[in-house]
Amino acid sequence: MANRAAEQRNRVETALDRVRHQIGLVLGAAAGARQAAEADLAKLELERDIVRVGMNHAAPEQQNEWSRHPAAHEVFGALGSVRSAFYTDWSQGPATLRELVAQNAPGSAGLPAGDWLGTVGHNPGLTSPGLWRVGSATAAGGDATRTFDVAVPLLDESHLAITSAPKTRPAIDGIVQNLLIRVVSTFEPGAVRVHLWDIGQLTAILPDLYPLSQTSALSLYDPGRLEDLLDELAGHIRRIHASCMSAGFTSLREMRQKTGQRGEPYRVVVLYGNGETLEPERARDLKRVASGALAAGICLIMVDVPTAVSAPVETLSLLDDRHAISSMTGTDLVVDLDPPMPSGQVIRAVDKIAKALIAKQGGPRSFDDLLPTELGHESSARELRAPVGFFEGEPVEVVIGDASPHALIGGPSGSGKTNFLYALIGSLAARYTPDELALYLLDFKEGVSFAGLAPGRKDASWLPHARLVGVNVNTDREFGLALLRFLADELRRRSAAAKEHEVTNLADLREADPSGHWPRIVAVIDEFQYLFAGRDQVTATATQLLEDIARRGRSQGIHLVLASQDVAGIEAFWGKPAVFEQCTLRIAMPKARRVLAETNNAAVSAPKWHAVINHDSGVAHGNQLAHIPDASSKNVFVSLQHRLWEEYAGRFPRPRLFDGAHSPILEQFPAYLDLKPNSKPRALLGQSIDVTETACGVDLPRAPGRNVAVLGSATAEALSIMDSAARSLSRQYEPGEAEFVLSCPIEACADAAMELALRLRDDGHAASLVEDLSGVLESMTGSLSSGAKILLLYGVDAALPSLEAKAVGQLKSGLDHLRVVLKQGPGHGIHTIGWWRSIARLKDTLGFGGTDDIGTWAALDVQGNELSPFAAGQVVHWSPRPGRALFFDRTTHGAPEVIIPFQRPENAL
Ligand SMILES: Nc1ncnc2c1ncn2[C@@H]1O[C@H](COP(=O)(O)OP(=O)(O)OP(=O)(O)O)[C@@H](O)[C@H]1O
Repeated sequence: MANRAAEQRNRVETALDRVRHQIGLVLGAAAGARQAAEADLAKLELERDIVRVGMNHAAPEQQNEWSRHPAAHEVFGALGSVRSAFYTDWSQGPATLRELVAQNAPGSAGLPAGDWLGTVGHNPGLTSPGLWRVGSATAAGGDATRTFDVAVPLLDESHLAITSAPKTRPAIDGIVQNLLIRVVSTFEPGAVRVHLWDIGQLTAILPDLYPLSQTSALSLYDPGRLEDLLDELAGHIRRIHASCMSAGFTSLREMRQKTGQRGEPYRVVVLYGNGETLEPERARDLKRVASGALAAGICLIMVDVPTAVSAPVETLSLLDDRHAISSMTGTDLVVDLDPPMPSGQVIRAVDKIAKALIAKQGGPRSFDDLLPTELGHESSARELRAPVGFFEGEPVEVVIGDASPHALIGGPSGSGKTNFLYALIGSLAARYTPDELALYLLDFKEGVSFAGLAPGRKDASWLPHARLVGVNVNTDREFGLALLRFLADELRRRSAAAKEHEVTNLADLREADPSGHWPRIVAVIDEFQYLFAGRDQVTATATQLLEDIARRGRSQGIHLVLASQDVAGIEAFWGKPAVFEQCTLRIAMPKARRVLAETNNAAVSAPKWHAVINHDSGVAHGNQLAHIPDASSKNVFVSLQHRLWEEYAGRFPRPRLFDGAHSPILEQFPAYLDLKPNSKPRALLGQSIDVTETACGVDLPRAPGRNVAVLGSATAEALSIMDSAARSLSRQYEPGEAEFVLSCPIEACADAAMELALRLRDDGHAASLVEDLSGVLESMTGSLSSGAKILLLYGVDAALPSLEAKAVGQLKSGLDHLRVVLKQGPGHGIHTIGWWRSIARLKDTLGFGGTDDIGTWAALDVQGNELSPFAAGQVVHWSPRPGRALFFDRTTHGAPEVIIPFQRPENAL
């Protein structure tokens, strides 16, 4: 037992010894590895220290310390061989750098001033040099072959931050001015703009550049108003960003390269600070501007502005007035700064550039300058874009698209609103074919402003893009409603098509349905405040429709351009801000009120024949001032219209012209001319107030109630309605098929009635003007089914006394017979078209319960409330006005509609 225990113990101890041995081996190896790692670390740290300080730059104590290091020999040896290898390669370095700068800083960007100073640049601004020379540097060794040019990237590459040393402001001015002269001499005049701000001074910043400040090429900012400059820059960035993005580009540089058009100028912004941090809000703004600026072709040169920006920034820190350290060359090399270019030569050069710019801008531009060289080359799939004016020679565009779907234009009378509309319409029509752009043009004010765009007596041409031209619409607010209804219907049609093709906007719809016809629609409504001129149903409906179109039109390519003398006064508009808010494009003519944002006063100071164009809902940073060329003088727009007409008129129909000042003429009206004998006669009473040229008619089937009452004492209109009803029916019956019976107790109208009877006879019908109406009615009631008859009763009210009279022995009066004819006649093809000069007399005629016998009526100068019993009891709003009637047909109408009776030129009445 004892033996077994000793044996076991032995085995355990042996095993433990083995384990101890193994652990010892592992620990030994670990200690060795650690020692080696520590030695490597020490070596690397030494190497780092030497590289950081520089082998030859270390102080003697430092050198001593390094030499005591155990790895000193090895590290110095390794570094020495790297250095000599580097310098062997670097023997080509300065030459390579010289070549690089020569390539990237050509001409005035890099050559000595003597080679170019005083010449005007030719670079159109599509691309810019990558580097701009500031001085030179010499690599270790010091001989001239080791000298190379030092240049910095600017414009869309990088910002530049310059830090001064004591008493170096003149040297800094020299650097900045040299750079600016290089930049403005490189590009053609107008392709670059310089903005100067100095916290310390207002006027004397870089005085040699003064001649440029007379032009748009150089702007100075108030020392205390850095925010104005930053606001302006933010506006440019936003605008440029939006136009790049909408064209599918991420930067202005890319857009220029791909489209071959400069679009915007380059902008160089010089900010002179004083070394103190900016107030927090400004610093935030600056940071924001700096981060978006380069993609918008805007570059900052910041002098003593200590702000960390998240964008590429090269630095130049002055050591003294001739030397600096630059981020381009690293801390080891000192840059020898170029001396300032000679002041006199600079002034002369800048003066020359300023003069070239002024000559190029060439004073006010004309309407023709808005037009492209070739007509109709643009696609409206994504947006509409057209210049409408010029700012210092550069075109200023209006964009109508997803971001700015609708426009609001304001300006007092005479400020050039209509002229602006012509400039806009012309510029758009010249760029887009009528397949791409359809215009609906409405002018509520009296006058003929858009009339010339439709064919007229003097000029047969028309604007092929115009689908509808409405003029003198001032009293016909219903026509405005009709246009809005039409647009809302079109909106629905487009939405349905978009749904069917599973797309969400016009561009995609056009792609998915290439054979469909989906032009962008622009509806221009001048003096649109008339739509809201009363507290009535028209205003309520107009507001609702406008809201709907404004909200949903954006994605369906339906755009509103609303113009008004005084936007401020439109109560309904302000009560319903939805429409207003959707009008992100604001155009303020000089002195316009409330079109721009509350605090934006740009319109107040806008000069004559200018407009403030703002795509940012009127916020100040979106302001773009533009001179609008004269588009409304004689022959200016017309010559473009002729060109367009010749180009397109054969393929596109003439626009519908609605002229509220002229009633339509029956003999020229298509709906009348198209009438032929048929089994469903329809009496035409007038023209509907609608976008399409439609007639308002009354079907006269053999059914109860199919009589027509003309109500009111307005004789000309009443005669017109009687006349057009009879003559239109006459065309629909074969000769002999129908008999017309006329009665006219009003003496003044007898000739008109006679004339109509003669015309009807000429058409081959039996037509008689009867004296004894009672007798005729009596015989009619006796033979109701003897054939189609049309009773044309002029002035039934005047006939009532004789109708009411009963001859002795007679049971029934003429009035009784008339009631029978009204009630039972229509079922047998006997229809009465009667004119009552007052509603009371109509009621007398019909007697108790007879209102149903008048299924349709046209009211003239009668009050709406009197009409309710004849309109199924509904409240009727009607303000009588000359040349218009309110029409109601119980079988087809929910509510009465306004119509325009035809003109009767042959009658004096
Ligand atoms: N940019 C312009 N250059 C030259 N003349 C202009 C310009 N704009 C407008 N005019 C002229 O000024 C006059 C008034 O212009 P316009 O009819 O466009 O103003 P408006 O604001 O529409 O005024 P209103 O509302 O009274 O019609 C016209 O005779 C027009 O020819």
